[in-house]
Amino acid sequence: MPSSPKIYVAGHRGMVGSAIVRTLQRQGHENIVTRTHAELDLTEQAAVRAFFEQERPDQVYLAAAKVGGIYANNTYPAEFIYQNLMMEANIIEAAFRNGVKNLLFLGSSCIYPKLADQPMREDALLTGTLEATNEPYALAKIAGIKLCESYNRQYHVSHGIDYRSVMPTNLYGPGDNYHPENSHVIPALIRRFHEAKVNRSPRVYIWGTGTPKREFLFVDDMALASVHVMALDKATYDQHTQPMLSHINVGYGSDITIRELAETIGKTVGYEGTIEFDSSKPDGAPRKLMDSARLNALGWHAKVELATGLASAYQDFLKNESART
Ligand SMILES: NC(=O)C1=CN([C@@H]2O[C@H](COP(=O)(O)OP(=O)(O)OC[C@H]3O[C@@H](n4cnc5c(N)ncnc54)[C@H](OP(=O)(O)O)[C@@H]3O)[C@@H](O)[C@H]2O)C=CC1
Ligand SMILES: C[C@H]1O[C@H](OP(=O)(O)OP(=O)(O)OC[C@H]2O[C@@H](n3cnc4c(=O)[nH]c(N)nc43)[C@H](O)[C@@H]2O)[C@@H](O)[C@@H](O)C1=O
Repeated sequence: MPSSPKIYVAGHRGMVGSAIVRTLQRQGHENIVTRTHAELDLTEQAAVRAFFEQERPDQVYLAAAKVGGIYANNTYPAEFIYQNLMMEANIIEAAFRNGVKNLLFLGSSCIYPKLADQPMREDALLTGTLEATNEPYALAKIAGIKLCESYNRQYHVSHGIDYRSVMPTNLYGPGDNYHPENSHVIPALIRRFHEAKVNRSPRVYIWGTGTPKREFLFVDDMALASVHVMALDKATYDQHTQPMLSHINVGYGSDITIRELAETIGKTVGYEGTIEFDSSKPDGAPRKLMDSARLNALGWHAKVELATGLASAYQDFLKNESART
């Protein structure tokens, strides 16, 4: 019986990384290696090389990144482009140097042009101007896709390299970042509505106009998609990602306006005040619905509906809030 593969999950304490670890464990994988940020700073090339030389994993899930919502991206562009470029370059290069044949890189839906046709297909990449609020982060993610593609093109035949990229839509769920400013919209609004309920505030302000639309995928569905794509044999995977397309979209399949989302989160939390919009804050991309037909054809579909996922996310917030206070 071959021993189970040694799997390195980079970013294992993050929302997606922790979901990938629990999904792998549920599927019987026990040989999972991790390092915290304090133990291994992935922007340090020598430290990353030493880690891979020591551990020599068989598979890598690259779920570590500098991540944040529209405000964080807009406020810290240098950190977003530099740290993400360094982490992905260090990990992908050290993985190759140490014989790792299978790696999964997590990109993002913001790699696509601001005004791409909706829903956005994988071949829309690099066909137009990016959304300004997260362009540095998006360029780092595009570089990550191209790193995987380039190592495959140069080293697949000689070294069996098969590095894949998944492009998640907006994600939410247990382990999310609830920072009031730097978070994404769902955790930000869960926290804001909860605090408004507790403090009996008469109104809650939502950023922007409420008119943009977003697609939201529960993080455990994203983890299942990641493990599913990693496990696909190469011929099947290549059949659905045309030769020059190495990345594959992972979406929920439908989107809603930020206004509808805010109303739904208000109900989930049990807030009874009024919702107002602060149009001094940016809207970002008007819409970014993913076309996930390729991944659907490969046998994965999202399962968790928004109302169910939001209830789970709120419970996670409450559990962590008691730990915070
Ligand atoms: N959340 C979302 O809506 C979306 C996320 N994605 C992508 O999914 C992936 C995971 O995102 P998510 O789980 O939400 O992000 P999180 O911020 O929850 O997790 C990121 C992880 O990376 C770690 N990390 C960051 N910098 C370093 C570093 N220099 N060295 C070592 N570890 C580091 C963090 O550790 P620590 O906190 O200790 O610094 C954290 O554990 C990312 O690639 C992200 O771009 C894509 C689309 C949407
Ligand atoms: C996920 C993906 O895409 C991210 O971009 P984004 O989708 O624009 O991220 P967001 O979740 O922060 O905003 C979604 C919408 O929601 C509105 N909005 C209202 N009120 C709040 C609010 O209180 N906080 C936030 N963050 N947004 C709010 C906000 O104005 C915007 O219209 C990248 O940052 C990047 O991280 C990436 O990879």
